[in-house]
Amino acid sequence: MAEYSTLGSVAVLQVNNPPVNSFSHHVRQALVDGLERAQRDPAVRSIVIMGKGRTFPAGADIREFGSGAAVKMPNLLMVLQAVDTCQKPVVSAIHGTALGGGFELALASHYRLAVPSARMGLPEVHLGILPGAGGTQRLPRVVGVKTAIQMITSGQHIKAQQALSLGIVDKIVQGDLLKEAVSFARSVEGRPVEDRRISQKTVPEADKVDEVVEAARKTILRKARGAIAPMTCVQAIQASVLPFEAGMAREAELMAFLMTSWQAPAQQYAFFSEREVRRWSHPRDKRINFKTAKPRVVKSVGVVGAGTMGMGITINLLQAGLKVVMLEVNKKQLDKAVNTIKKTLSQKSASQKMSQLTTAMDYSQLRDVDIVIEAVFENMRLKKEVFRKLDAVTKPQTILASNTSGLNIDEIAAVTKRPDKVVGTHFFAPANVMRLLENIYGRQTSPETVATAMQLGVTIGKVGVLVGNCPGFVGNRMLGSYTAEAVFLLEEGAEPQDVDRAIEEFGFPMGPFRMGDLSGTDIGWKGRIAKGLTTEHGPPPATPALYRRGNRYCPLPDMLCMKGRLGQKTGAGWYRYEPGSRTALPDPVVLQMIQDYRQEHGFKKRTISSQEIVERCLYPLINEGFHILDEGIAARSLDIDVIYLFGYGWPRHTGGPMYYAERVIGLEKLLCSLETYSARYPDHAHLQPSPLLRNMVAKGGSLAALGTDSKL
Ligand SMILES: CCCCCC/C=C/CC(=O)SCCNC(=O)CCNC(=O)[C@H](O)C(C)(C)COP(=O)(O)OP(=O)(O)OC[C@H]1O[C@@H](n2cnc3c(N)ncnc32)[C@H](O)[C@@H]1OP(=O)(O)O
Repeated sequence: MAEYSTLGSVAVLQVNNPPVNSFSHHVRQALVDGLERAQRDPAVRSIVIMGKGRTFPAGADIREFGSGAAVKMPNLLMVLQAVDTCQKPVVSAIHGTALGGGFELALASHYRLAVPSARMGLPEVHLGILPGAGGTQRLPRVVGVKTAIQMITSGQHIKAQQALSLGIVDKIVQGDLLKEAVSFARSVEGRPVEDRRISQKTVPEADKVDEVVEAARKTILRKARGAIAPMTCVQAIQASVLPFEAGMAREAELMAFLMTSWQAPAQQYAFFSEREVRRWSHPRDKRINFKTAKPRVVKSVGVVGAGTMGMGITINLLQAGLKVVMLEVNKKQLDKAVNTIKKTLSQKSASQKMSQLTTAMDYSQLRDVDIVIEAVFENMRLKKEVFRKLDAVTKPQTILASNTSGLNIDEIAAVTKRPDKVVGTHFFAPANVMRLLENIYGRQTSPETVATAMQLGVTIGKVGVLVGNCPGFVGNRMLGSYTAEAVFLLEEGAEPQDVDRAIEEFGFPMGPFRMGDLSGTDIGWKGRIAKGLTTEHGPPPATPALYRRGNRYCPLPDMLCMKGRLGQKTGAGWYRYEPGSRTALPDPVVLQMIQDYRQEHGFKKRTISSQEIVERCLYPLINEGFHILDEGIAARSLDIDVIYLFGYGWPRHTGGPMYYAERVIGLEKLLCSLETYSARYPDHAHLQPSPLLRNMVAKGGSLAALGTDSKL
């Protein structure tokens, strides 16, 4: 609701709808009622609108979308119309985050004040829609079309100071916001409001709008990668040169188009799933859940290994204000890491943050930390050696976490006398940038240890997802079938750039081969060598070229590595790179290697459509997701979706692999395609439909219903 009060001649409307004061129907109604009351009362000469508690309204109530409540009268447009046309000056007083409809409300007001810490923006594009309460029409009238396009298509929040510089807010106020806002409102009483109405202004440099739009189009389309909202936002902004009412009509038309698109619900699902993963639980062990398991307090963290991962993790921990002891046995590597960390931390806080960092070359210096994150090479023998040492030197309560991307947590835990305190914390590179943290419980991991790892994720600003222990966990296990099928496509006729193009057109920032070159083609190679599938010099003796342990195997990636083509770091991988450049250029050497291979093994080159490439790569990945759910490795399909959205660049506008499977492809069609492909390729094991998928198609039922504790 919105609480109505008066302070002398000023009516104050305080939106009170925790947690973020969103515009649920009862809030909209209360605002319209409050405005009418203030208009009617002759003693009221000005009006202040603000938010109670933590924030100014953060926009429409997203939970209402798709239900009748979202359009129940008065809708948000009517509220804003009442504000805009009010005869008495309306002042929006902003603290916290004025977002979406909240920011649009401020723009419809006659004056805007903000506290220095306030932030504002129009993030609707992330929900697959546009600022449909006049945001695409009012903002360009203030900041111009170019800046409006930048703000609306990025959805970024700006700080109060920047809003002041852009002319969005009239004043930044220090001290008590209510008091300041009331005093400001009094100071403008009696002044005409007509020339304060943004709706009545014209867009600056209106004659250049088409030019600006044209210049922005290419970048936006490239960044959007199949998302329809960004360019639709631009179309609405382009209409801001029209008279206000005509622009509003165009905005409404485009908003209706987006609201009914398949992408808007997918992006709203992604928004809620990102938050839902905080309500984690073990699918079988009832003691392990977010409600009852209590985390240990973590003030200091040990990081073992100062390579790329250890360094990134250290930066992340320092940025969150934790004390870190970074251990590295190689002095040169340790010094290099410290320098890089210093450079990466922002200038402003570097020295304070660096004072929280201690370096160590001796394990005994880790004795007092609350948790250790081991980040050494992905090698079981080495990890076991490290864990033995950690178990010996650290205090008994210390939690021992392994930053492994797929090794067996139980096997690591077994070398310690505290398997209940061993947990997996899989960070993604660059660890100080990537938001995902895949936390893995082992057979004996205690509720307290799981809760501590999950809480640490929150402390360091990660999106933490809890999963069970299996080779590759959730993310990399699913990726395995994707990359396997990508190389099988090369055998049949596709070239690396064909596969990458199709996957990038689907919406991934990078296809599998460009990705392989970026992370290093030798990562997978070393893994296959460790598993005995190949050796540095080719297949083990007496091994069939195209099979390993009864499964189809494509040796092309091994052949690439044997040529020393380890990716960008060696200037050549699936592609070639000019010195100093990261642009992937198709390489005749690789194409010839593939061609020779096809000839040698009797593969007949054929043209493969983009659609087949996408299906052959993504359907097995999704199929593995069904296996993972069936085995209880992921508790809910949304956990898998969040892992893919935040760790693997899965396009957000499709909701994530499992959402996409169910709501976009349809489970029946997915099953049918997998059956067709597996009949064509009977020895590609990952194309065999999972029993869970078959079962769901046969019996009906939804993925959301499989989960535990889900609110969605
Ligand atoms: C015909 C008429 C047409 C009119 C069209 C009107 C169109 C309007 C467009 C909009 O306004 S769309 C909404 C735009 N606003 C946003 O996208 C803001 C989304 N929220 C955030 O970015 C963040 O939540 C925050 C506000 C910055 C706060 O972040 P913080 O990290 O502090 O908290 P969270 O954990 O994210 O959120 C707490 C809690 O609140 C729920 N929530 C947040 N925003 C909304 C919302 N707009 N509607 C409903 N619920 C919201 C969030 O899900 C969390 O819930 P939980 O249960 O605790 O997980």
